[in-house]
Amino acid sequence: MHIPPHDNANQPIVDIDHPLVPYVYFNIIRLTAGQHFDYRVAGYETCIVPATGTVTVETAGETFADIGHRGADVWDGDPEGVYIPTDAAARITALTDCEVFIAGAQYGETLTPFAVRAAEIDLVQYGSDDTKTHRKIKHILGAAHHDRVGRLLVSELYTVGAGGWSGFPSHKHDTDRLPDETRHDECYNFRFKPDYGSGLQMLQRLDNEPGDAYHIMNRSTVLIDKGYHPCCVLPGYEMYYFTILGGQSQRSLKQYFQPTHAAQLHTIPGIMDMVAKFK
Ligand SMILES: O=C(O)C[C@@H](O)[C@H](O)C(=O)CO
Repeated sequence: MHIPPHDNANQPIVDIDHPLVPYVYFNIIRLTAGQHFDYRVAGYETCIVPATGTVTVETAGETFADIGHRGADVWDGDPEGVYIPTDAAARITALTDCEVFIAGAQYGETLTPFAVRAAEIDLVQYGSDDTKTHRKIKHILGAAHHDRVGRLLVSELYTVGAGGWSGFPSHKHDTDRLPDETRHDECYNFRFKPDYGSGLQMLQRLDNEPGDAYHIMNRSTVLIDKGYHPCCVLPGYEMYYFTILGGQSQRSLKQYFQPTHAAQLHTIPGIMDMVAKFK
């Protein structure tokens, strides 16, 4: 499903119990310096990540000051975030004008909040220019946080250089059937550089059957409920997407690579490092 760019007025873009992707939650908050935003999501753990600007976050009796140090856009430095436990009330106070992602996953237990600072971001870079698969993932809540988080995985993905593909070789994660695959609902929010760039998101629900393709633009949201989901950017532009994964029954992600294309895994340098960082 494609949700075109729009002004969401600080209201959830993907609210709780979404009929297509019930395991994820997504909001984008825009604040000017000095403003604050209060929220509480029943039944979902969340993570606050400034796309731009700096905020202070208060939750569960703790204060996490000066989160986020990016200026103009998501290409300006590394992300930071704060984990908000299930059912906890949170207050975001803008220290500068800012745009803030709130990523969530359905989870029944209430854990302990913590901050992830830029120095703790888990970076993985893989692929190559000649296979048009050169990319970089910055894990904010990745495998390194399995002990502190219930079901939520939060990352930022960049195509490296202009043009190219991501999510390839195509894979899916829509059915709990270990050891081959887990069910993780997924939500993306895209950015392009320059911002009038755009791309395509494929969603092939059944092997060997034509699927859907969405024209994604700056600030498009895509929900991945089922199927293989590679995406690409126009030549001459860079692509970024904020990614949220919510597991149905475990946090660790097991991707199932589409048999038709799986042989190409061997052509993509370092891709198994990317796979390992979700496990
Ligand atoms: O393949 C990539 O470059 C990233 C993807 O794995 C993406 O994060 C995803 O779809 C996870 O299932």
